Amino acid sequence: MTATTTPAVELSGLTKRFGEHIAVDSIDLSVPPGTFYGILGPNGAGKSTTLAMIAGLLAPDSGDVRVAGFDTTRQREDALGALGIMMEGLSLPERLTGAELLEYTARLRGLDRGWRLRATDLLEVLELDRAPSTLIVDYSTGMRKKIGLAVALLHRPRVLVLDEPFEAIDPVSARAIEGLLRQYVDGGGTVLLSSHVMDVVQRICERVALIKDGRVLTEGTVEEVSAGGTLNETFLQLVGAAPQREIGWLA
Ligand SMILES: Nc1ncnc2c1ncn2[C@@H]1O[C@H](COP(=O)(O)OP(=O)(O)OP(=O)(O)O)[C@@H](O)[C@H]1O
Repeated sequence: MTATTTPAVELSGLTKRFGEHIAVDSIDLSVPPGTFYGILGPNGAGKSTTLAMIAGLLAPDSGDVRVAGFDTTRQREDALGALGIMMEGLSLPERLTGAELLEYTARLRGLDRGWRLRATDLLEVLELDRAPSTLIVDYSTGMRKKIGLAVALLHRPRVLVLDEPFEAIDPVSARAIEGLLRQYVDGGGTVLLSSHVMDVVQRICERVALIKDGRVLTEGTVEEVSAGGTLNETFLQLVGAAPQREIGWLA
């Protein structure tokens, strides 16, 4: 991958309303190329809505999204070609095996022959080759995340957008995913992920943005944002810890 200074993802004034509710409220954000970038925020903060707009799955009400310099509305094909996505709730063809899904993806995207080697590598590194005849319908949560990641990476995108890649998976699967993403970023790729798993974000991300009510509360390197403490502490401070009340009948 060639080095570039064009932001991997650039958001300006990005806004999305659902009825009266503003889910994403004029977000400006620039994700430098070749970084591991985390979007953090409490439930309902607007993380998935923001990522869905970056991924071209949801149209913004106003504002712009650029991926690898391409405007996702005006240069949609180029932008989508530069992107690999793994989103919560996106359905997978359940009656295929992992290898069949990668072949299906390659044909759909019209990839040249090199995809076969990449598919074999991805299935092996993610340990999905151990269940070659298992259909996706029978995959565990961790396996579903892993095949989703393999699909996202197969065409060698410059930017990966991942919604909650570490949610609800065991530490072994998490490590396999983390290792693969690390190699991808070391090779010049950019990962933009959302997560609630603070220790993972603290360990792997270089920069983070903390969002709440559709706005960016703070943004910077993990060191800047955690300011000598942990990201978890910053999160609780800025988002506000839920009030605790004694419940007598639990005693
Ligand atoms: N399709 C929709 N229709 C109506 N409201 C929506 C829709 N999608 C999201 N919202 C609302 O927009 C807000 C932001 O939702 P979003 O899913 O982006 O948050 P999130 O930060 O990803 O939350 P979580 O961590 O729980 O996944 C929430 O109040 C949510 O209820």
